[in-house]
This record gives sequence, structure tokens and C-alpha cells, in this order.
Amino acid sequence: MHLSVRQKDSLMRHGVAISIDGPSASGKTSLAYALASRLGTRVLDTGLTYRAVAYAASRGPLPPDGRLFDVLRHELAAPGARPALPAVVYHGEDITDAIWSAEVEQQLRFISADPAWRRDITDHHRAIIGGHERMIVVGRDCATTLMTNADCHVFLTAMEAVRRERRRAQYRTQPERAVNVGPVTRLDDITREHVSRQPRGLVLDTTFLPTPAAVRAVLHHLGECR
Ligand SMILES: Nc1ncnc2c1ncn2[C@@H]1O[C@H](COP(=O)(O)OP(=O)(O)OP(=O)(O)O)[C@@H](O)[C@H]1O
Ligand SMILES: Nc1ccn([C@H]2C[C@H](O)[C@@H](COP(=O)(O)O)O2)c(=O)n1
Repeated sequence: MHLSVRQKDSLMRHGVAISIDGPSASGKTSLAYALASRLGTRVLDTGLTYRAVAYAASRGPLPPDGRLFDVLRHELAAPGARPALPAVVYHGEDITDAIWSAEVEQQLRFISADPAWRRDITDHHRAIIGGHERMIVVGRDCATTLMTNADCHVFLTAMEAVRRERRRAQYRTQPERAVNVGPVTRLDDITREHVSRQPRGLVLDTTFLPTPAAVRAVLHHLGECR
């Protein structure tokens, strides 16, 4: 079922807040931008900040008290659009591509496991969201942190082998990009469990579900929730 013209008009006029969580290559970003272009919404991909902080850590010691975000900028695109490059800037340098390297991937596990960094990054995201509270936020914990009051909480899952193959295919022509996709993490499990218990929660397995079908499922769910 699709949203009625009136429902869609209302979503576009009043805005909509959606959290999309799930493991690597489950299709979060693809779903987020497909929904954003249908609903005229902005997207915040929180994973980009974790990657940017890991990049900065791989370049030298980091200030622990949030001052890093004076020099690390994460640009949001206009509603309904993907960000034009540069989307992530560190000390004036465009690091949008560099944050996907294998070296950054090594640092990521330390940054995402550190409660102090998680707190600082989440605070930074709250500041980015600021005036644009009606938006789509993508990550691993958005349903439980930034977007607890979202109109709809989506958790995407997909078989590990399928996720790994997607990432390999995605970066076939970019050998400098890390392609390691791991198993579902404890944080993913916690978020999934949380989303599955929410009245506005929707858990979708994208293993055999293309993005347009996932978009339809979310729009249908939004129609039911409102
Ligand atoms: N539902 C789907 N069916 C098949 N392929 C998909 C689907 N969703 C995404 N893909 C493909 O899988 C790859 C990874 O997708 P995407 O970047 O959206 O995942 P992600 O969950 O945001 O990953 P990450 O968390 O690592 O940023 C892309 O090449 C994308 O085209
Ligand atoms: N809200 C978030 C977003 C991301 N992370 C971690 C998980 C990954 O190690 C890394 C990159 O995320 P991805 O681009 O693969 O979505 O950042 C997190 O812990 N919490």
C-alpha cells in the first residue's frame, strides 16, 4: 500500500523523523536517500562522523573534550539530496574519500567502543540536527540515542555473506577502500531488540528485498503509524 496523496502531502509539509539502524551494508544509506528524495527530507549519516574521528585519530592524538569538532565539519545536503563533495572536512582538507581506507577501518573499532567518544559524537550530532529535527538519521544506535521520538524506527538486517558481497561489489573499482564487513555486533543486537519492541518500529531483512521495496514498506508503515 502507498501513502495517500493527503498523507504524503502532510509528511512533506510537517516533515518526518526516521531513524535507520543496522549492520554494515544492510542498505541503510541507500534506503535513507531513497526515502529522502520521496519525502524531501535531510539525511544525517552518523557513521561518517565515526569514520572522520577515526581518520583524525590515525593522524595523531585527539583532544578528548569535543574540541575536535571545531576543525571537523560534516556537511548536510539540501533536503532530498545526497551531499555534494566535500561532505566531510578536517582542518580544511576534504576527507570524504579518505575516511573509507583500511587504516581508518582499524581505528574505527577503538572509537566506536569508547563511551567518551560515543557521547561526544552523539552530542555533536544533536548540534548538527539542531533546527532540522524532522530528518532521517542513519547509524547503529539512532533509535536509542538521537531519535528516540522518531515517527518511525527502522532496523535493517541482511545475511552476512550477502552484506559482504554487496560491499565487495560496491568497491570493486576502488581498491583503496576497505571492504571488510563483519558479523552483526552487540550494539546492532541491542538496537534491533529495541526497535522490534517499539510500536513505531520496523525490522526489515533486505537479503532479498531491493531498496524500492524497502522504501514502500517504510512508507506503508509510516501511513499506519500516523
Ligand atoms: N536492499 C538492497 N538490495 C541489494 N543491494 C543493496 C540493498 N541496499 C543496498 N544495497 C547495496 O549494498 C551496498 C551497501 O549499501 P549501503 O551503503 O546503503 O549500506 P549501509 O548499511 O549504509 O552500509 P554502511 O553502514 O557500511 O555505510 C551498496 O552497493 C548498495 O547499492
Ligand atoms: N551511530 C553509529 C554509527 C556508526 N558507528 C560505527 C560502526 C562502524 O564501525 C563505523 C562506521 O559506520 P558505517 O559507516 O559502517 O555505518 O562507525 C557506530 O558505532 N554508531
